[in-house]
Amino acid sequence: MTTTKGLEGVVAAESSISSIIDDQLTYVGIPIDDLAENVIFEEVVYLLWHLKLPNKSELEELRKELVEHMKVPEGLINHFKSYDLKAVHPMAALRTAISYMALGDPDADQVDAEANKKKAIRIQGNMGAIVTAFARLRKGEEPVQPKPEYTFAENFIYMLNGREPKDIEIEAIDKALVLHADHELNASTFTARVCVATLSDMYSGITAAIGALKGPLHGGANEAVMKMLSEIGEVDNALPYIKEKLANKEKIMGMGHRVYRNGDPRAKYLKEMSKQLTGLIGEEKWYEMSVKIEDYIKEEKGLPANVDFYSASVYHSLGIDHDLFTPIFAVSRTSGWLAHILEQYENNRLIRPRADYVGPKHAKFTPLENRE
Ligand SMILES: CC(=O)SCCNC(=O)CCNC(=O)[C@H](O)C(C)(C)COP(=O)(O)OP(=O)(O)OC[C@H]1O[C@@H](n2cnc3c(N)ncnc32)[C@H](O)[C@@H]1OP(=O)(O)O
Ligand SMILES: O=C([O-])CC(=O)C(=O)O
Repeated sequence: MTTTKGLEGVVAAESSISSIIDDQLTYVGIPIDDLAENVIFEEVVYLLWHLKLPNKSELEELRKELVEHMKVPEGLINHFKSYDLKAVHPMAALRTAISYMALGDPDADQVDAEANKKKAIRIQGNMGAIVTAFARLRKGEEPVQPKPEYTFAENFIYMLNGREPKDIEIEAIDKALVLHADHELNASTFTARVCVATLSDMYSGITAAIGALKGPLHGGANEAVMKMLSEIGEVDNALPYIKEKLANKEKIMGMGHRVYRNGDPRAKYLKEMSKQLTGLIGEEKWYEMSVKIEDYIKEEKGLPANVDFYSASVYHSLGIDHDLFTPIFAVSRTSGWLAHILEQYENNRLIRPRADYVGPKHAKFTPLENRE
């Protein structure tokens, strides 16, 4: 047996959903550049779930179905209200909420294709509604109901802020949702697949995936990037701060990637948006210090900025609370998790690797009364 720490380079599944080949990301073979420039989030959701782009009527049907499920049951709202929400991280709330939603879904434990399709739409719609409802409830505001004519991105912004979304917000959020939707066997997607490969249900798979995304080495990095930028405060402080972190052997959040060595193809879109949006709010310093950090880490460590790096200053510029950055990632990535869960069910085998045991061998048993 060979041990590969962190499963680096190990191919653990066949998949037709997305791939990273020669530093190019594709969803169902379509380059991310074509998608980032031309489609809305619902088109990507359809693509990942059906392995083809929707025509106009298929897109409209999916859009409507998702809006119908952008709702949170009263019971969950009351459950949220029973906590001191200011002390709860929204990713913890989201993890609980998805598990809670299973309790009210009569199809929760059905794994046939028809039930799974219904659940996928329900879960994807719920995710947007839960994040926005939580964000409002903790400010003492009531959740906002979706508008039937809006797209998913428009409704997300509307339900978060309780006002009409601006064009620039729609463009930024829609693009961010498209860019974060899927990424081959990343840690949270793998978690979802491991979970449902036991033939557990879809809600369990998504709940497990939310837990994996929450960590700062994965989706939690976008919030950690903004924390770092806030600590740096001014552009001139950026390099002394980073040099000290590196001297202490600390990681720089938003930098480095397990698969991309030459650059994350999604980062350039977020970088461009960061430049534009920080300029619009007159806080160019977040963009400028990010560029300094990116250039320095590239030069010193050969590490590229990943998708989380510039998304931090993008979301900050849109006025979004910093602890909602990772939940937004989760809302988008749910589409990919669901696609992978469906694919896992289609051709399932239990995922169960081995461990290289390095503990003591032939250890002597000591009865309880003789133990120190
Ligand atoms: C959506 C996403 O999940 S994108 C990733 C989001 N995560 C982050 O941004 C957190 C910061 N980045 C990291 O921790 C890593 O680069 C990861 C987790 C993304 C990838 O990690 P791995 O491929 O396992 O690389 P690993 O952590 O083993 O690092 C390899 C070497 O590069 C260094 N390194 C990797 N990333 C960084 C970083 N961000 N800052 C400083 N050094 C780093 C490590 O210290 C290590 O150096 P060493 O060999 O001298 O000990
Ligand atoms: O693929 C990974 O390891 C992390 C990542 O970029 C993602 O999940 O989008």
